[in-house]
Amino acid sequence: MLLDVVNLSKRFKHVQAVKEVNMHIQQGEIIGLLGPNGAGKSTTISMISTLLKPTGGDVYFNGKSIIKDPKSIRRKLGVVPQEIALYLDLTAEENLQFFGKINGIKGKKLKSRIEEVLEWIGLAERRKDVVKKFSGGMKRRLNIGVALLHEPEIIIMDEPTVGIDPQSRNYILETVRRLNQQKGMTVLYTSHYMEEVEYLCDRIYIMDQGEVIASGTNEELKDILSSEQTITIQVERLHKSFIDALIADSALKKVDNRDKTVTVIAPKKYPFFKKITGYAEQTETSLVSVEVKAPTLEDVFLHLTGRALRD
Ligand SMILES: Nc1ncnc2c1ncn2[C@@H]1O[C@H](COP(=O)(O)OP(=O)(O)OP(=O)(O)O)[C@@H](O)[C@H]1O
Repeated sequence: MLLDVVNLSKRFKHVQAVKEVNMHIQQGEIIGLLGPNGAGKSTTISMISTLLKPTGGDVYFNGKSIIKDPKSIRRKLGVVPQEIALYLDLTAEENLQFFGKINGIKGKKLKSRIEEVLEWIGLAERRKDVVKKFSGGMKRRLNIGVALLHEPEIIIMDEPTVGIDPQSRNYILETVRRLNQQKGMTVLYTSHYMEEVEYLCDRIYIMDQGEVIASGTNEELKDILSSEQTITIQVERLHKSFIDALIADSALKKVDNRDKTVTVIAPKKYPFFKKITGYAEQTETSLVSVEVKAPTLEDVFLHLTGRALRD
């Protein structure tokens, strides 16, 4: 294993932010860390990146404890933080020069690294522009570039697509893919967007309230729901009595509602159409549509926690 996270825990004064997290990452894998805001993803990766000291457990990089030997991982690790960490008055190239130098890269080596990185992040043509002129997506790309300068073996990305436009988001996802496929880069990617994690990752760890509540490949996670079906009900106007009727039905596992859409998880053999139209009639709710869909990671999360991933 390239990286073994063993019983990793972090307690802030009153908050147990991370509880005995275990993760195992092989060289060349793209691993997703999925969870809602506050699940403990940032705290976990800050500990892996040696920026934050664990209160329990350890992380082993190539078998070596990062608590005992933080340097061994720092050199091999590229971290893309959630916050943009760039000098806005410097150009893209000057930022790369600055961060390269503080990472101990100099002269010809630095020059060639900057060339390569600018190509990877698609900013070669904008190298002379000051960063304050960049869009949010371009700043994120440059942030990724900074993390790639010292040729890390593993790159850790903390929600790199939050708050940027869809086109930049796709560019970032494709860059992560290419880095993995063409350079064999190992990636730990945190997100609360299940579609991203589903698209990118070989394996996924789902975190909630500081704990890993499930892990596996996409398919393995969805198999958790193999004996169940997810039903999405759209109504014209949502009455509380309709939700109450669904909650009172003991065959229905979880009920989640947003606006005019209600999601329930039911056993495969549940006669959902008859039942749901019955509840709608009783509560004078007009149904717009009732749909059974293939389970998503969002449904897995709902099933495991009773809450939606994006509360
Ligand atoms: N320095 C700190 N002091 C006290 N509590 C903290 C600190 N940092 C994080 N926490 C708490 O630990 C929990 C986990 O936070 P963390 O930022 O790791 O979650 P996250 O999954 O990364 O969420 P987000 O997507 O919002 O960053 C939260 O309850 C948070 O309030």
